[in-house]
Amino acid sequence: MTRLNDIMEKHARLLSSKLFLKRRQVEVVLNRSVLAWRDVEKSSRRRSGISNISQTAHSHAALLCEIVAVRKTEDDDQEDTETRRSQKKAKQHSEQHPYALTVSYVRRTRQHQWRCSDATFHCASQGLCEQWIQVINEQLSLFTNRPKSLLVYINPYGGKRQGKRIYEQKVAPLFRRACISADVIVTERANHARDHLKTEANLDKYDGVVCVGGDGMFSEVLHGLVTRTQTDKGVDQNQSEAELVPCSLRIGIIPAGSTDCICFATVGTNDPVTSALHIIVGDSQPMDVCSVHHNNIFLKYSVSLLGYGFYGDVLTDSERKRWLGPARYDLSGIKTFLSHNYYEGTISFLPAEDNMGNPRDKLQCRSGCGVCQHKPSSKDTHCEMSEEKEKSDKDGSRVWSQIRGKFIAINAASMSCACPRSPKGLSPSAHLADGTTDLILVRKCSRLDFLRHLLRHTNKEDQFDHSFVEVHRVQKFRFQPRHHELVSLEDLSDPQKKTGFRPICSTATTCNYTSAHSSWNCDGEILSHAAIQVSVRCQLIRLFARGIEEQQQQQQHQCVLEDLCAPWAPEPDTH
Ligand SMILES: Nc1ncnc2c1ncn2[C@@H]1O[C@H](COP(=O)(O)OP(=O)(O)OP(=O)(O)O)[C@@H](O)[C@H]1O
Repeated sequence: MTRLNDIMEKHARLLSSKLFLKRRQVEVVLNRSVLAWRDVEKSSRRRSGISNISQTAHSHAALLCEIVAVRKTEDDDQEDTETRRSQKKAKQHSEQHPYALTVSYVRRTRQHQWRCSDATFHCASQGLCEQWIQVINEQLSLFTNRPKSLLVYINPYGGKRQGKRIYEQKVAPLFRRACISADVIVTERANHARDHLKTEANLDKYDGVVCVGGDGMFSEVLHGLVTRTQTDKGVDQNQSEAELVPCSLRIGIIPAGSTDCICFATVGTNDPVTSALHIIVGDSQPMDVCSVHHNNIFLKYSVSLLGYGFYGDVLTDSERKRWLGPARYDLSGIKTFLSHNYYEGTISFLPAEDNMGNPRDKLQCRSGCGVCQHKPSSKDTHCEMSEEKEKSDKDGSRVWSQIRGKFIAINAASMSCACPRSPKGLSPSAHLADGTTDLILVRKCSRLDFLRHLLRHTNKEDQFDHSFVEVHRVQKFRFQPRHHELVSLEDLSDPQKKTGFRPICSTATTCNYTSAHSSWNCDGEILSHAAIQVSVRCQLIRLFARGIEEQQQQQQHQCVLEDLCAPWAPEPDTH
């Protein structure tokens, strides 16, 4: 009964009028979930039934939650693309229907991209026009998840140095249209945004923080915001077992870097307009964050990839070639592959609960993901429970496992790490917000085998289906390199200063000189220690995103269709 009431309530017409759109008369209907309009002429011919398509040439619908704004249309706002003859007609028409309102709404285009479309409705009565604007605005004001005030950091040097232009030309006009106020800070140095967030920013003023840049810029905002939240709540980040407090502000990413993986993984495309629209409609995507410690020293947070061995070496080498631009990653990748180094060490991990799926179950994390929505039980959420307790836990799935060996790569993927180059990513079934990370161990193998493994990231074959690869879904892990660490980060980056460790190579003749240690690549930054402890902090942050929409057209059409049926249906009999 309640559900029926809910449906009736949702579908009850709030307003319905005959208005004009591009000089054609349209019937416009608003209910609590959809604004729909269709040509009066065509619809009267097919009164017998509803077309089974949500957006035919003559009927359109916009979900209310995806309406960006509604405004009174000013004269100079009106489209002026017509010929002289039709301009004359248009003039006559606008004299008869001088009042107009413009509704801006989200329209889906290809490949998860969103655009902002306008529909301008004309009418003869000022009162009617104002009534439409008022009622739509009243409905929009019910969406309390929409941000009103944002703090924006722009990295002017990220990617192709287009951050400022992208923000000013593509994003700011949309924010203005949606009446979002934004305080903009163009960063003057690396870590400017992080430091400002940590100490200075008056966060009470804002509903969210936006970064315009690449993954490095996102990492700055992540560190600034998480650290600030812990400081405000008196949590010591150095305590690896401390329970971290989730951040209340959401983070928006306007992609403007050379690597925008976090944006791609959470929105499905790297497009500034799409990201701006996700911010405007107030989307919310929870996200896990891994905290990385060396003993009881906090090192970094990671949301995407922690990679030791291959990916650590690629990053270390590419940092020396920054002058090459994005091409450095390819060059360093080839060089590291040819070096074919491997590293010895011990990895210990605490497996995830059985009900958290597994990295090879082919379940992909998509918008509204069931695995991530599964509210972790108290057992799951206590990612911070003491080590002793975990060890003594009788439940088999909660016992720490240990693997000692020689590894070409040790990767922890907290998300699929899909990007345009590797559409399925390092771990295609990793989830954004399930409180786990996928630990991928690539043991010493031949160069050819490793190449076969790497190539599988770009095709449909299972990259885990090799005897030398194993993958575990874990809540925590630790890594201890075989030799004690004797070198600092500075030493590692300077080959002259390297310690007397001999390289460990499969074939001594083809190995480059290397230390017994690799470095950890932590979301694109090098960590200063090889021995680390990692804990996944379930849903510590939220982004202005909704995850990748699956078969987006279908999903949206289905959704719109359900609601479309209601506006055109006759008003329910009140008796
Ligand atoms: N004003 C600035 N001057 C110099 N560096 C900055 C500035 N603002 C931010 N940074 C730093 O620039 C680095 C790279 O930025 P970002 O991620 O936006 O671009 P990117 O081109 O994707 O990066 P990368 O070069 O790592 O691929 C970040 O680590 C950030 O700390």
